This record gives sequence, structure tokens and C-alpha cells, in this order.
Amino acid sequence: MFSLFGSRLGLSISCSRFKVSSAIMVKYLQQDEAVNIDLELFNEYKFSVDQLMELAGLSCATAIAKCYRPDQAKGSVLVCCGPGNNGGDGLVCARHLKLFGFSPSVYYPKRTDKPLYENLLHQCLAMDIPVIENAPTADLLNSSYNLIVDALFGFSFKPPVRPLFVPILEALRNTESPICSIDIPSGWDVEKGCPESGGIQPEMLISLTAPKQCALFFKGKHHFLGGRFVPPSLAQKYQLNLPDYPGTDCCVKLTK
Ligand SMILES: NC(=O)C1=CN([C@@H]2O[C@H](COP(=O)(O)OP(=O)(O)OC[C@H]3O[C@@H](n4cnc5c(N)ncnc54)[C@H](O)[C@@H]3O)[C@@H](O)[C@H]2O)[C@H](O)CC1
Ligand SMILES: [K+]
Repeated sequence: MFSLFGSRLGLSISCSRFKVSSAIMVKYLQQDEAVNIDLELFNEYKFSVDQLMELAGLSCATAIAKCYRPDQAKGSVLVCCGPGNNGGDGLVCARHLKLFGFSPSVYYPKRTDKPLYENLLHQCLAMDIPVIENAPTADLLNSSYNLIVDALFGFSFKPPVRPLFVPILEALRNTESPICSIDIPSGWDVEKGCPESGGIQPEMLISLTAPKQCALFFKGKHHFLGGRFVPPSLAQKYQLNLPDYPGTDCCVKLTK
């Protein structure tokens, strides 16, 4: 009797909290705020990169599986990974996509020689995830992949794009296959959004921890928040106004 009453009470509290939190907009972070929150997670809260990257990558794969089916005609996903932690999120995401029934391949042109990244790549190879060596053209993306995951650059990106990444960003700009960007549409300014000279236009964006200001310029179909690891005291300190994640989900759809 008591527990039933308790759970009903809990439900009504979370419903009323939802009303309150949906009225307050989630905070869109400046680049330095994103960097500071990241540093605080590591230095004050003592999380390791591996822990947060695993949760971030899992939340990305989960959000993708909510929007795209693994059994479409070509059924394959190309995960493009950059040299930093955004690329690491991509490697984790590729591994979970494979476990969810997708057929991911990885493009990883600038590999970081640190054990974390070597191990993440090793795990992908051990799970028979192909790694393609050459930058794909837009035509190859159109003919071979149903979805492109953009894990090239995250919140530490500083324009302009260096030469090694120009061909892949050019292909992403011209492909007709849908793109899902992790945290930041790569090549976009973290605060000002798409460069005036043109940039990629993802169909899906998965913001991690909290959206960055460039997400205000996102025009695609699906905007999710992932990375459900923020301690309430940290969310409070930066007034993130995070939405309630449904139940035990690791991602939540954001509405405009
Ligand atoms: N707290 C969190 O929310 C977490 C987020 N995660 C992910 O980490 C990235 C941020 O990672 P970071 O390593 O700081 O940087 P990036 O991946 O954005 O890129 C750094 C990498 O890129 C190179 N680079 C920078 N500018 C350029 C350029 N113009 N051209 C070419 N290359 C460039 C730079 O040299 C570095 O090598 C965040 O967005 C999330 O995706 C964590 O996984 C979990 C915690
Ligand atoms: K990205």
C-alpha cells in the first residue's frame, strides 16, 4: 500500500517537474564553458576519459537507433573519426552500432597514438568493423552508405580546417546521404555555427552534456542530448537546465 502510494507520489512529482523544466530552455554553451565543464568532470569529479567517452558513444548509438533502422537497403553506416575525443566518441559509437545490428565502417585518417585510442580502434577491428583508408568521395558516400556519422571535431575545433580534413569535409558537404553529427557539426564554429563559405548540414545532431551555441543554427530533423553523466551539482553550478531524460534512457530528444 505504502509503496504504491510512494510510486504514485513520485510520478506526480516528476510530471510537475517536467512541466517546469520544459518551460525553461536548456542552456546553450559557449566554447569556454564547454571546456571548463569538461575539465571539472575530470579534475573535480575524478571521472576518467574512458568512462565518459563510453557513455557518450553509447548515447550516440542509442539516439541513432531511435531515428534510423539497421535493415535499410544498404544497411551500412560510415563513422568518420577525428584525432581528439570527438573521434573517440565515434569509435565507441561504431562498436555499439554494430552490437545494435547496423553495419558500420570507420574512416580514421589521423590516429592518436595513445592507449585509449589504440584500444578503441582494436575493439572495432576485433568486431569486424572495416576501416577504410582513403577519404571517400561524395559519390562513394551516396552509393555505399545509408548514414554518415560525423565524429571529426567537437568543442575544441578552431577554424580553419587543416588540409588533411578538407577532402572528407568536402565529401560530407556534397553527399546526399544523411549525416548525424556528434556534439558539433564538424567545420562549424562552436559558437557562430556554419561558416559563411558553406558547411555540412547534418540531418541529426547529438549534443553531449549540454548543447553548444552552434546548435541554435541546426536546421535538421533530429536534435538529441546524450552523455547522461552530469552530476546534479555541476548542472546546478553552470545552470544547464538539463531536460529530464525519460526513465533510464541515456539520450533525450530536444524540441525547438
Ligand atoms: N564533457 C563532455 O561533454 C565530454 C565530451 N567528449 C567529447 O569530446 C569532445 C571534445 O574533445 P577534444 O579532444 O577536446 O577536442 P575535439 O575532438 O573537438 O578536437 C581536438 C582535435 O582536433 C584537432 N583540431 C582542432 N582544430 C582543428 C582544425 N581546424 N583542423 C584540423 N584539426 C583540428 C586538434 O588538434 C585535436 O587533435 C566533445 O566535443 C565530445 O564529443 C568526451 O568524449 C566525453 C566527455
Ligand atoms: K562532430
